Amino acid sequence: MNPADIINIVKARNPHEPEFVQAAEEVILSIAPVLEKNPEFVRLRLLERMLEPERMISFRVTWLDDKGEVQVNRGYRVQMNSAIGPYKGGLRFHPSVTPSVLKFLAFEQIFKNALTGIPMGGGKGGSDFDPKGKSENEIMKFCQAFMGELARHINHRLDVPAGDIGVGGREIGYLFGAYKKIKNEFTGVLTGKGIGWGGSLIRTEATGYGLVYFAENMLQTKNDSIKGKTCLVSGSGNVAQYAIEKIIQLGGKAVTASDSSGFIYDESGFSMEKLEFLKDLKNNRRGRIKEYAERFKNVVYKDLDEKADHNPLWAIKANCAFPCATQNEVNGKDANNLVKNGVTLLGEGANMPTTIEGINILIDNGVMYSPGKAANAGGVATSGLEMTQNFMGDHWTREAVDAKLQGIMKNIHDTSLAAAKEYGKPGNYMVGANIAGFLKVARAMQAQGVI
Ligand SMILES: NC(=O)C1=CN([C@@H]2O[C@H](COP(=O)(O)OP(=O)(O)OC[C@H]3O[C@@H](n4cnc5c(N)ncnc54)[C@H](OP(=O)(O)O)[C@@H]3O)[C@@H](O)[C@H]2O)C=CC1
Ligand SMILES: O=C(O)CCC(=O)C(=O)O
Repeated sequence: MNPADIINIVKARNPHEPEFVQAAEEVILSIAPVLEKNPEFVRLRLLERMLEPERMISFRVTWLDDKGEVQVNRGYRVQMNSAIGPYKGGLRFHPSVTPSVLKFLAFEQIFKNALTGIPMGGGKGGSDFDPKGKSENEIMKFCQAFMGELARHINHRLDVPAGDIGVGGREIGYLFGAYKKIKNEFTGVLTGKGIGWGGSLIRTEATGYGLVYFAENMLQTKNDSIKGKTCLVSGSGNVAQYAIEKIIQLGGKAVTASDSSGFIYDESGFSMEKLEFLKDLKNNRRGRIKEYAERFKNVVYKDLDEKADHNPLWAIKANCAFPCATQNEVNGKDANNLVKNGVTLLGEGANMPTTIEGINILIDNGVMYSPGKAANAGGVATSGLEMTQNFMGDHWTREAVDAKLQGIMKNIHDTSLAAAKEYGKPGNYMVGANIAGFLKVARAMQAQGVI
């Protein structure tokens, strides 16, 4: 079967799932040469099998708000593929969560986790619950109700969730507490736990740090580095904050950040002091990014215009771009603006932030482009290190975990580059990452029979 036929089957089987179809299409087109070289993979229908979740759990989450009123949300866990290890991947709490969004994320997670070199399968979950504007008590109540059902379907050897959009250290704490109470056991069933109760040092920083380590590896292939580079960053949550921190530490200048209301442009760049303000604003006070422009001089703030055909954040002059907010935040027009304004590297901190049209424009114009499944894999990789520490009953130092993270990011970089070269697309990190991830999972599925 040729790639176009497989894409048509995916579209027909998942008619209302545009995000999932988009993620599938990118992988199917990338791995076409692997299928040509390995007819056995085609006969075993490995790709089609990877495109169907092994199990998808959908459940009702009922909870009482502060007014004593009953609230009803939807909860999900997509257990996508367990060929190389227990299902692993975050939980997203956001009103935009649908089966399509979680299936795309779980599908991406299969290949990302394979690239880390740590034995982890792919999974993802979440809810359409909106944490914005909820009280501390309501967040806790929701997490407890969500885990009330999820606990039946996970354990530390089967499926290990973590955070994603709307799920940070606070939510992991409430989810972990609820699981412990329901199951009467203390195990590493979640990652991103607090230091002192099973968490790993550097997990909080890992996705953002790993992203910038990956970019540094890309630049090194051109005898260049982040030092002195002006960088555009979107988002202001976990990934964005630590990407900005690592850019500053490596001598670059991060000039933007955003949230779902708008973005700030600080031409003089983030300092550590300004970053601390952002962290406090977003992690403790849970305020809007606009406050950054009110607090510091010479900062431009722009409201997000949902009807606009492009995002002006990506039209600012810079060298590097790191989308770290959400899916499809860089479209074709944005990609053209990035090229026009001198950007030569785009590293995806978010999952699938660039549309297929955007990716093609970047690659055709010689921009070094790294897909999320490679560039943002540092988060899940460090979750894997947290799982290892939990199994060993050990706790590694900050330096030890950071050194492992840097090693893993270099390895993903080199493996992706080598696969791209072997399959005739030198320098194409998207093709390389998809092929390297696919091959690892495909070989495991082949060895395990038709199940
Ligand atoms: N956390 C992790 O370890 C990993 C995360 N990722 C990916 O990174 C991205 C960011 O995750 P993370 O930083 O953890 O999440 P957070 O919830 O910490 O932050 C998300 C940020 O993105 C903004 N955002 C979310 N949805 C939208 C939207 N529809 N439009 C505009 N802005 C939006 C949020 O703004 P607002 O505050 O207004 O909602 C916030 O600034 C996601 O794509 C996630 O899947 C990838 C690998 C690992
Ligand atoms: O650490 C994890 O397990 C989750 C990370 C994640 O959700 C992601 O890589 O997108």
